[in-house]
Amino acid sequence: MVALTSLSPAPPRPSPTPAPPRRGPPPRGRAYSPRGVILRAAAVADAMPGADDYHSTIRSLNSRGRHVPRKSLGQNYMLNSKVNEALAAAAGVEEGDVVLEIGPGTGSLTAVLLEAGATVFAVEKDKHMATLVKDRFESTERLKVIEEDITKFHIRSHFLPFMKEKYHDTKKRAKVVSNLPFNVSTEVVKLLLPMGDIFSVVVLMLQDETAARLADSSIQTPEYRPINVFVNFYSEPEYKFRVDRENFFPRPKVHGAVISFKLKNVEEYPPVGSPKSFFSMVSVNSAFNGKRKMLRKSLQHLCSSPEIEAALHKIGLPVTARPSDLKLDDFVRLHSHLVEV
Ligand SMILES: C[S@@+](CC[C@H](N)C(=O)[O-])C[C@H]1O[C@@H](n2cnc3c(N)ncnc32)[C@H](O)[C@@H]1O
Repeated sequence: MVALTSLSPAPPRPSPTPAPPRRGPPPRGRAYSPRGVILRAAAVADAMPGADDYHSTIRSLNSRGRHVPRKSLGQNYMLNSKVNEALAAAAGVEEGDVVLEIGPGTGSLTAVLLEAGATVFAVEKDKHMATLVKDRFESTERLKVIEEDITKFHIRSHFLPFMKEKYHDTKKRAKVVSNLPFNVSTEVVKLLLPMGDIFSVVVLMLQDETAARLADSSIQTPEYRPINVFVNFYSEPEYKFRVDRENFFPRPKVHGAVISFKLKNVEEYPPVGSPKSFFSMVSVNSAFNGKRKMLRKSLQHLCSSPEIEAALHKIGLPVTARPSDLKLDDFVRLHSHLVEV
């Protein structure tokens, strides 16, 4: 685990003449690989007027009549351009990529994505921020901003045609990079992960605890939930690095962390006849109904206890197994014995 503690900027004070940000030592660890991307982005940032940092974020917010960040929209803006560069690097964003950015806010991450040569499709719920980011990048044709709630946005009907128009190589997939509002993180993960035909990788800033929980596929922990089975079914998750809360304005109560999900193609999904039927078995109303309950009890609405015990025995598990004893593969095999017979 790598924490970006050394990159904490000065404590945020939203005045028109803020104190200069504190500059820490250079970043360490895998957060900053591949190195080339970061060095290039940093060089560009130095050359750009108003490269995003503490000053420019506060200036941007003040520029529209002191726009007060809205808690209900998870508006915790990034003050540290190095973190934005690390987010883009985690997704390997390069020239010619099409990137979906959720919640561009003042456009600090958008700037890094555009500088890397990507075409960006940004979905922003707050009308003021959507206008701000449109105005800020009005000279580029490589940005489209949609004022919309991502949880209501139909990606297949609106983003897919945009992506196809940009890519001549029809097999190439887009990427998602976002400093996500924490309050919609689970919903967005559920929305995007089954879209392996559209996106190759999804890189998100989440709450540190959420990122750690989603990336950990180990069993027999109290944190093991149906969402872990879901994440591993559709992707290969990787916890990238922690981002201390001092890097955001306003400062949230908890630290953030960057997680990447490498999305599987449909052919790589575990062999279940119907994902819908599989996930209805692995849900809080079914296998995970009472985490300490044995499966021979919690799955009784599907089969009789002796049938469940026989299936558990066939896949090499004790007949007393509980949901937290089963990895993704075990659930897949149990499903094929109980439901797909
Ligand atoms: C954590 S801020 C990140 C802003 C910017 N990317 C940055 O790094 O500073 C989250 C952004 O998402 C926007 N947002 C909140 N809920 C949203 C939703 N449901 N759909 C799209 N954007 C949303 C907020 O208005 C805000 O601009």
